[in-house]
Amino acid sequence: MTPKARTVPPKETAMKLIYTASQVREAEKPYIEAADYDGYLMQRAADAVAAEAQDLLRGKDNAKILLLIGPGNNGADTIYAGARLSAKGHRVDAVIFDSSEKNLELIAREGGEGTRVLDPEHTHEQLAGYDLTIDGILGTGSSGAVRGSAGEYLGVLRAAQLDGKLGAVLAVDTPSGVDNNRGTVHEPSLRADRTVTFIGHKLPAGTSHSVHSGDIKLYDLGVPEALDAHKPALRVLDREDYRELIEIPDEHSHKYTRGVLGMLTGSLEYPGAALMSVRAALNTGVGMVRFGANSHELRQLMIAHNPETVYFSGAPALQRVTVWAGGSGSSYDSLDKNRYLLHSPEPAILDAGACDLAAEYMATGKHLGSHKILTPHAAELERFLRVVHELAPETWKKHLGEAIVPSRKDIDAEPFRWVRAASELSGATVMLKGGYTLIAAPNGATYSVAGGSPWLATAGSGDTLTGIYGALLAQTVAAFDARGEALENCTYASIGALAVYLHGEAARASATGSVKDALLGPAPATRVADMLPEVIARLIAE
Ligand SMILES: NC(=O)C1=CN([C@@H]2O[C@H](COP(=O)(O)OP(=O)(O)OC[C@H]3O[C@@H](n4cnc5c(N)ncnc54)[C@H](O)[C@@H]3O)[C@@H](O)[C@H]2O)[C@@H](O)CC1
Repeated sequence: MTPKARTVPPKETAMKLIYTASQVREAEKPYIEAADYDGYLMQRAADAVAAEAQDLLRGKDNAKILLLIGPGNNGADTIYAGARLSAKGHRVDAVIFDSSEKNLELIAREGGEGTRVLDPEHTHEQLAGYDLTIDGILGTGSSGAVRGSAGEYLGVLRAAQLDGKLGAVLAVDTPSGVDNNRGTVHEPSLRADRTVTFIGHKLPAGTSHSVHSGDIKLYDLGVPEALDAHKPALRVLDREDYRELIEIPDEHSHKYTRGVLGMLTGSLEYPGAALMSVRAALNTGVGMVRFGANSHELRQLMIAHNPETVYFSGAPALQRVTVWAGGSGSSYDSLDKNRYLLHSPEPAILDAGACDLAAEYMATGKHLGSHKILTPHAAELERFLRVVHELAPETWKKHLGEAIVPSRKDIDAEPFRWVRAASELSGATVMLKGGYTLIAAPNGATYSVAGGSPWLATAGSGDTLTGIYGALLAQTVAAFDARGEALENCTYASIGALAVYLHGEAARASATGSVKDALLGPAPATRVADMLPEVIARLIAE
């Protein structure tokens, strides 16, 4: 008997919290033990799947639906959901992959009157006929690539999907093939149009692998507190969270309370990097930029392009600075000055080449601290990890044991793992830049920010981001100092998330000149920098 359907609306939270499958399973355990599982949590899960399926079918009657049913509870959720859809008049077929026959018995008992169980061999040719496929092969119990006949069948479905011959796909809890503990995806795996996820968001949601899940709808199944005691693996801030992180000046503010950003960026080889990073910092509202020009030519260029800049030529240690940023566009000669940023009492952002300096520094057995921030992209992170493995083997062993140095592909496959590894190894805050940017605080939170625009993939983009990040951090540190408050370990990371977010917003706005009707289009770095005042003003005004 199918209980009466109750639709549980998705839970809307401000900050999106993302967990590993193990955390979710541990959090669910007491509820499963306390409740009549099939009759409570699972029925709510089935309600949610059926409601989202109906929504995807956009009111279509008599739709043809294919259920893919695996051996565990993910399959059972799908059987109960199929029964609800069959009761609504849809034609429901099921393919069952379950050697234990547990779910075969369940579908015979609970699958609903009209549900037909098909032999997988006979459905190959008919795939094009289904309006909706519900992927209930594996959920949080999955490990590795989908094995056996289910894996083969998924391969056939995926090929049909690539040929445009498959209808809509709804994944139950998580697309099959996704490893929710490591955040990796094993092929074959269907790209879902939508995923109905239960209790908490699962790890791949905050990385570029979320493309496999489509639109993710979270249902808490009536136990919203289940994960309260667990520290999320990833956090995704929302617009309001970002707004609250901005330090807004008042009538008592002066340039020093607004923060002084010391910048050691650019070189004669890459003068543009200096101009762009400084311009971005100035447009982010910092009190002052002190620029460490290492040549007369660069100084002249800087004054011509960014007259607000104050330059210095002496030792960085003698400068009054709130936060440092360096490394972007530094060449071999100018990079030497960046070494100071490893020792400075002030926080420092170490971009590009300066990341290599950090790896060398660790060879001396030293840790950097959360106020030192590395901002590599995947190729730079690979190099950083390789150098640490080579020069600081004891540190590597202590934190990562026998793990081998990842390739760039490994980092793309498991960005969460490797950004956390870099942070734990170095003790620094690490921002791994990419389509999704992850920012890890040592022993703490990791933030994820989805890319604002793929058009940001241009030379100069990273230099601009360094300027924004440095400027925001200088403002934050100065404001905390003025209030006599100490920055938390993870604030360096959350300000990094804000920087990435504003960078993305400015890129979106750069195509049309207005954030109001932002469209995606080219986002050259200087133009992105010039959109920042408007983007920030609009965020504050909301
Ligand atoms: N725990 C809860 O509170 C709730 C859980 N629910 C569902 O329960 C699911 C978890 O159920 P299970 O623990 O039974 O796990 P799954 O249904 O994800 O799968 C477990 C089964 O798959 C097999 N398996 C694992 N990896 C495989 C692979 N690579 N290839 C082939 N077979 C593989 C395992 O041997 C095991 O038999 C969740 O994803 C969710 O859909 C829902 O009922 C809602 C409530």
